[in-house]
Amino acid sequence: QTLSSSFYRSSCPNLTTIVRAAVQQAVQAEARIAASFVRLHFHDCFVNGCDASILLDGANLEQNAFPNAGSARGFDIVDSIKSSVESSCPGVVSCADLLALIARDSVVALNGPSWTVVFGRRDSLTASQSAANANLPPPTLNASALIASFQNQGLSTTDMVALSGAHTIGQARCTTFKARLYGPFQRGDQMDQSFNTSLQSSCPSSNGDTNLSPLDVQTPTSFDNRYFRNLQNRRGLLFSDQTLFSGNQASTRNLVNSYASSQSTFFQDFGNAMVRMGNINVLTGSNGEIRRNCGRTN
Ligand code: HEM
Ligand SMILES: [Ca+2]
Ligand SMILES: [Ca+2]
Repeated sequence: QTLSSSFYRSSCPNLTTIVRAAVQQAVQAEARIAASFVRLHFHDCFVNGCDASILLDGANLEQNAFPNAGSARGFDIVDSIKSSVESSCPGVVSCADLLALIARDSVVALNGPSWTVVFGRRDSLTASQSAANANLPPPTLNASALIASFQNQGLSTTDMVALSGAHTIGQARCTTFKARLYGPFQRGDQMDQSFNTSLQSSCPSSNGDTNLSPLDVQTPTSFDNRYFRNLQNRRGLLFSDQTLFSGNQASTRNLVNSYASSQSTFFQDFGNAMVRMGNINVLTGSNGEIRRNCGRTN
């Protein structure tokens, strides 16, 4: 069964209006929440498909997997958007579909591209911490390892580089890039010296592991192509960002250059890649369930 943009047209005609307004309100209160929402959809889809597994509360589940613990955020607001949707159309809209729609509206709210979201995903009955640890790519991967990680999910190199452009918004903790600042490794010609110096002051060597830095040093609350221009200037924050330009793959470097010179190409490819990511291993038909509360199974 395939997903469809008209899936809720008669069963929940107000869905898109409710969600758009709620996302706009949340982003107005805190621009970063848009980034956090986009990342939730990614971290859902890469772990046993887009089935809202990341939303299930529980100490040993995905929320506490290494890449999510102390990092993934926005759960309370997703729950509250879900409850608004439930009051309008009870028992109809899945949490997995909601995440896909919230992600799109988040990008739009920070002036990024729009795309058509397709619906019909259903929600999982389980969540797997070990699968999250195994499948979510760490920021230490080089370009060829990133290509392999996305290929495992059926996504191309183009999808991978375009989707990495989500790092045009949002923040990262010191702990995710500190090794690049002080170690003899991964430094040298892969990081601009003045960028390195300024990161050392916000991310000291002996403390501050939870201090935040913008993933896009230029425009962290605007969804644009500045992220790719930063990479050309050796101002990528994570090793996994900078390796797309400076690493061992000409294919990723060529894509970075193309997106750096054309925001419209980036926007087009990003939207297409988000749709493909949103199709990973979806549950449809009578598989899974429509959760009433995104934090627990029915
Ligand atoms: C290519 C492999 C990727 C790696 C290695 C990676 C890694 C990371 C890391 C380490 C952080 C910082 C987390 C923290 O310190 O709390 C982060 C943040 C973020 N990631 Fe990625 N990421 C990747 C791909 C993606 C993709 C595909 C998307 C979405 C399409 C995405 C969206 C985001 C966003 C928006 C943030 C900021 C979240 C916030 O401010 O709350 N990332 N990523
Ligand atoms: Ca999932
Ligand atoms: Ca930006």
